[in-house]
Amino acid sequence: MATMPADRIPDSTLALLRAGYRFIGERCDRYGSDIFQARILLAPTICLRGRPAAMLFYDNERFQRRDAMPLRVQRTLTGRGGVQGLDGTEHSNRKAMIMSIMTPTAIRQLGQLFDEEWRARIPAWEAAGPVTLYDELGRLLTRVVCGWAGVPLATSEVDRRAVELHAMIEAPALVGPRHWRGLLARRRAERWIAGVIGRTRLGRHPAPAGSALAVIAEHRDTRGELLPRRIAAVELLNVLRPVVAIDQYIAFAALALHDHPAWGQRVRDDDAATEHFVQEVRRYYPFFPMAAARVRRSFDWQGHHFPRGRRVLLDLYGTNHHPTLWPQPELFRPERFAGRRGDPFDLIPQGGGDHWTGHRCAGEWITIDLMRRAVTNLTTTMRYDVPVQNLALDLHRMPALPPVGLTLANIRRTA
Ligand code: HEM
Repeated sequence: MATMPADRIPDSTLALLRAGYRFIGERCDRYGSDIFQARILLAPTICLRGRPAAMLFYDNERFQRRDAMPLRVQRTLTGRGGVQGLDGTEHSNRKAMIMSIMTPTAIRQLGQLFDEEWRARIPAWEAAGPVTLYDELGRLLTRVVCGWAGVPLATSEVDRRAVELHAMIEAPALVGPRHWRGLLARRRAERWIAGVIGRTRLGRHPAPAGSALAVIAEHRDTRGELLPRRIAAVELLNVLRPVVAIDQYIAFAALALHDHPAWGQRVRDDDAATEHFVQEVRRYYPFFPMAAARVRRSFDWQGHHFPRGRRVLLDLYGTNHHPTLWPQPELFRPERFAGRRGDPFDLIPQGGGDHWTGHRCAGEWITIDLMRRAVTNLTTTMRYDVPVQNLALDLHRMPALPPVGLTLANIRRTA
């Protein structure tokens, strides 16, 4: 049996929080190995990166998700009892529910709402002076996704709900008051959505057929029962929250347009170029650093032993920057996607493998569609300046957005 390289320090959790997105990749480079072990959160953990590792990680026979996600992530970002922590038939049943919402028609409707809202907001941005793209889009996407999902949202409520959804997204890697804000935000959001589910089931708030609210409120589990209201709320938030989180990718896309102005012209004229640009934004910029699972039953792989119950982390960011998959990975080069064949295990910012049978992100197509539309809106519907500001990405910080969320100034409509 091969010896697995190991971090020598008693616990690497602090090192992970300090190194952020580069934690696994730096150690893989140092050990000359895409697999190593470390103690994280006081427990032995196997860390992996690369395409073969992703193929292994998404093998449902070898890994399970039950008890894999750290509690601080469940209590803020994902909620407890949702699809992310399920296995086997329970997972298939719940995932089929969520995937049934992702029809081409529904995705197009969401995109059209997004375009309409974006265009409707431009006069307000023109009048407002400098705007922070991340905050503006947080509110815009909150309105859009609630309208699309069938969730009632008064205009006076938009700001509060957008702040709550952002707090849940930002909290997992934070400590102190900003983490507690995420805990509180999750409690409030679950109460809000559980109320909406309850009223829908009683017929007091009829949900449009096929909407996320209707599908989740009416869904029956493997025993033929409705989901408990809190679990249904967790699942509906699994749709609302990540749609709002696309604002981070859109802010990164705007940053990339600023840093690579020639691409502004190329994406204006060419749908294929827009597609390549969006894929490179998803590959290049940091979002979720890693995914977690536990070994279902012991096995050996590439001469290394994986004992039952061991937590395993797959480096999503590191795989998207792996030099054997992506020549010169630290360069932003959308043209690398020209003629590239899709592969479920190399570009994995939203997880790898299959959308239905595995844990790959249910909202990947929505994400790509809204990013494409955002890039088109940024380059065709308006002009703007990017005033001097700190635009540095901080890979030690999760999420790694530029500190002020990207300020745009002097926004004006194009003719
Ligand atoms: C903002 C961009 C997004 C990113 C970076 C992202 C990333 C991810 C990642 C890394 C996973 C976990 C993969 C794994 O556990 O192996 C995931 C799962 C998931 N995502 Fe996303 N996501 C995004 C947008 C969305 C959207 C728009 C939706 C829904 C509309 C969505 C719904 C989900 C769900 C339901 C899961 C759990 C799937 C399962 O466990 O089977 N995500 N996402």
